[in-house]
This record gives sequence, C-alpha cells and structure tokens, in this order.
Amino acid sequence: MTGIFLQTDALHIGYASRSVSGPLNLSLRKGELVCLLGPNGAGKSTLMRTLSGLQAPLKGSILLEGIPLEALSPLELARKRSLVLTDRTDPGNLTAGEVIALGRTPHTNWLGRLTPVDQQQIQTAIDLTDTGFLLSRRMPELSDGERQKVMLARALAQDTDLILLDEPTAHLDLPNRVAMMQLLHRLARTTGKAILLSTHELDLALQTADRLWLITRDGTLHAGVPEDLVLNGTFETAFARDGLQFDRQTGGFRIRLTEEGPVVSLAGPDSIWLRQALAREGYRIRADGGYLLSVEESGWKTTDGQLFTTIETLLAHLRNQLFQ
Ligand SMILES: Nc1ncnc2c1ncn2[C@@H]1O[C@H](COP(=O)(O)OP(=O)(O)OP(=O)(O)O)[C@@H](O)[C@H]1O
Repeated sequence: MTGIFLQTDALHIGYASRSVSGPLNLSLRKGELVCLLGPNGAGKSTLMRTLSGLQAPLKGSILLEGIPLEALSPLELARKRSLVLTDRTDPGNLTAGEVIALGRTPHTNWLGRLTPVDQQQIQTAIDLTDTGFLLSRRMPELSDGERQKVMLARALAQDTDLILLDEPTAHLDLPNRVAMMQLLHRLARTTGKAILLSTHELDLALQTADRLWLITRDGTLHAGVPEDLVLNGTFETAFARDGLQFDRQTGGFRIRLTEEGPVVSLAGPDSIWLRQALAREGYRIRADGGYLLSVEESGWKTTDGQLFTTIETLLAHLRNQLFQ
C-alpha cells in the first residue's frame, strides 16, 4: 500500500444545532477500501458530506494529499475525488450514457469535447459496471438499482484517486451488492484508488473492507481491520441491541427470541438451521439438559427414537411433546 490520500486532523462534524462526532483523526490510504458503518443517526452521511466538501466542518481540518480541502478549487476537487450520493441526486431527463460521460467533465477542454482518452475511460467505466445495455435509456425510466450502477459508472469515468460513496448498495439485490463490493475492492487494489463507502451491509463490509470506520451511537469512531473490531468486541457493542445477538463464529447477527421456552440440547454435529428453527419456535438451546435431540446424517432423532427428515415434521412432533 502506498501513502495516505485523505487525512483529518481534530475534525469535528455536525450542525450549528448539534455536534455529531469528533475529534476525528482519520486517514485513508491509496489502494484501500474502507467501509463506514454505524447505526441509524450515528453520523455516516454527515461524515461523508463533510469529507466530500459539501458540508463545512465544525472544527478541524481535512487534507487531500496534504492540501486543505477548502484550498482546492471546485475543478481541482473534481479531479481528485468523485462522489456517489445514492438518493440525493437528480440527473434530470438525460440518458444513462450522457450521465456517465458527464463524469469526464472535469477533464475535458473548454469546448467540452471528449478525446479518445475520455472515450476510453467512459468505456472502461461502462464495462466495469456492466451498464452497456442501459446507455440509451433515460434516467427517470431506470430502476433504483440500475440508476445506482449508472451513478457508479459516472464516478468511475471521472477517474479520481478518491471515491466516496454514500450507501452505494442500498437498492441492489444480493448478487449485485456482492458484485459492487467486489468491484470496489478490486478497483482499490488494482488501481491504487482510495475508496470510502458508507453502508448498512454489515456482513458484506466485514468480508470485503480492508478497514472499517465504525461510528457508535455516542459519536465515537473506531477504526480498524474488521476482524480486530469483531474480536475485541467493538463491532458487537456498536450494533447489539435487545433481541439481537452477534455470533462471532459466523460473523452474523441472530435474533434472540426467547428466554423462557422449554430447554432442548443437541447431540451430534451442530446444525445452524436446526438451531434457528428451534429458537423461532421458542425453545432455549443449551449444552445439556432438557429434551435431547440427536443430529444424524439422515435426519433428526428425538428421545423417543423417532427419526424426522424435515424440520417441519420435527417441529410438529416437538410441539406435541413439549408444549402440551
Ligand atoms: N440538517 C441537519 N440539522 C441538524 N441535525 C441533523 C441534520 N441532518 C442530520 N442531522 C442529525 O445528525 C445526526 C447524524 O445524522 P446522519 O444522517 O449523518 O446519520 P446516518 O448515520 O447517516 O444515519 P442513517 O443510517 O439513518 O442514514 C442525526 O442525529 C441527525 O438527526
């Protein structure tokens, strides 16, 4: 990894009426994908807007390659950082192709003519985001997910060293969410861009981010490699709530449904799907004691020796046995 592209020094973010977070001493390196996470209202959008120059800091400074953000002209800024704001842009009635080409505006000459280099950049952005089939469609006619991909393509066509994206996966289906995160991760690695995105996709962020910036409800920002933030409990503390339990083994959250139902213990290999079904039905799963269920290769065996091959029939049997 090369040097630091973006740095903040004692940065305080927020509004005249309220401070949201600070002091923040953050750095974003070239070639690095950082995911900004935090519960609703923690300050993710406020931080994204402040780092992108759309909102003034309350205090402190932001440096891009050592230059204070406010010292850069709008054109200089547009050559250094691109911005993808998911729901807050109105691209008018332009076609997707025209919107993507607009990404080159900071680089074109005063006539606004696209050179072969501009054309090549645009084509690369289209190929990377798989938006070729949308080029002639008008923006208002696109689905939310399609529009989101076009806005990413525009940012890629802008070809800046820093890309900031506010919830870029918000409207995408699961395969497209995964594809977008993989693309951004690959881009950071192969082109040396510094990429910061805010997201509510905790599991995807855990798997793809080089580092996390995790804002907790009190405005504290924890930065680190995802696995360190999981292992030291920061991740869990930031998101755990009543009824929600973080599973450090799988990196996922599980809904905690009951503290009162009949106790069931499991013998044999662990089965996450059986646990989930039992928890939903209101059973408490313990290491031993209570009603014993054996997990076999061919199904699930109850204490009375019956074998069930579907969870549905097993649950029906348990209901009769344990909830009478
Ligand atoms: N224009 C504003 N004036 C005053 N306070 C604001 C303004 N916009 C947002 N806030 C407050 O700042 C805090 C941070 O808001 P922000 O939108 O940055 O959170 P977020 O982490 O992006 O939330 P979400 O996940 O819900 O999008 C919230 O308490 C919010 O109510």
